[in-house]
Amino acid sequence: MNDKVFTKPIKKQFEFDEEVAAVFDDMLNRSVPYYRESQKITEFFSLKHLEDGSIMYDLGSSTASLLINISKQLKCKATLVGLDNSEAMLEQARKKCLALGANVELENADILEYDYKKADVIVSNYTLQFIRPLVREELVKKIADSLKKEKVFIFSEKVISHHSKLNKDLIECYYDFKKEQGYSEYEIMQKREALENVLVPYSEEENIKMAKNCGFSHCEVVFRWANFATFIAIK
Ligand SMILES: C[S@@+](CC[C@H](N)C(=O)[O-])C[C@H]1O[C@@H](n2cnc3c(N)ncnc32)[C@H](O)[C@@H]1O
Ligand SMILES: O=C(O)C(=O)C[C@]1(C(=O)O)C=C[C@@H](O)C=C1
Repeated sequence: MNDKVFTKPIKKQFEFDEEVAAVFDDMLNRSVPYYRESQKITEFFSLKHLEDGSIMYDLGSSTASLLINISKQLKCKATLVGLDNSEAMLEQARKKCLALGANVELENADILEYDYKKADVIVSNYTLQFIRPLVREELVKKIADSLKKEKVFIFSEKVISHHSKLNKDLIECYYDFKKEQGYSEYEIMQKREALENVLVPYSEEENIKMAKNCGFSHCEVVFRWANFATFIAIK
């Protein structure tokens, strides 16, 4: 279904509710530059770290697109677990897994409270930015603690620049991308307002610093387009 969520006046903050969940795949494809490419990089590095008995978690798995793609390429017996606290998203995810015969476990859980088992891969694409800054570092620490040594945390985020002119230009560049994807100025401005104080992006450097503070020995960007980046943190 096509994303028309912000074509009408919106009075509430952005939420992962039924209306958003129903159009989410289209929303991501048209709102995240090179979404499929960043997903492919995530799939590549995840598969490299999975073996028989491995556990992989996707935090904020939404409609389970990533885990479904991985399940189709998996050559070993690993457990793929998608965590999300939006029942509407989980409903979409379950329907897709069933239709595509994908072996993915889905759990309604708060990623901040979840009791993680020792994992080989943890992914969180475009989800950390929705976690309150006050507890974001605590979550990344929990993620690092849950990974085996030398294993990976792959995450993608919208990023900001602390150079104010560059930051303004990055946002303009991104809005041009959204216009090319068929979103109107009105939809773009409405979504911008709805995301205010809900999506709180860090800079590339802040994300890397956070990962290192939380116990990762190495963290770098493996893909970036203007204000969107994919990071790999190695324990
Ligand atoms: C932007 S979406 C993630 C997109 C998805 N990873 C992808 O690449 O297609 C963020 C997701 O995180 C979920 N989420 C946000 N906060 C959460 C929390 N505290 N616990 C669990 N899920 C959460 C939302 O319900 C939403 O489905
Ligand atoms: O549309 C925007 O302005 C975005 O920031 C895109 C973005 C994201 O980065 O997570 C915001 C909310 C939706 O979850 C999908 C994509």
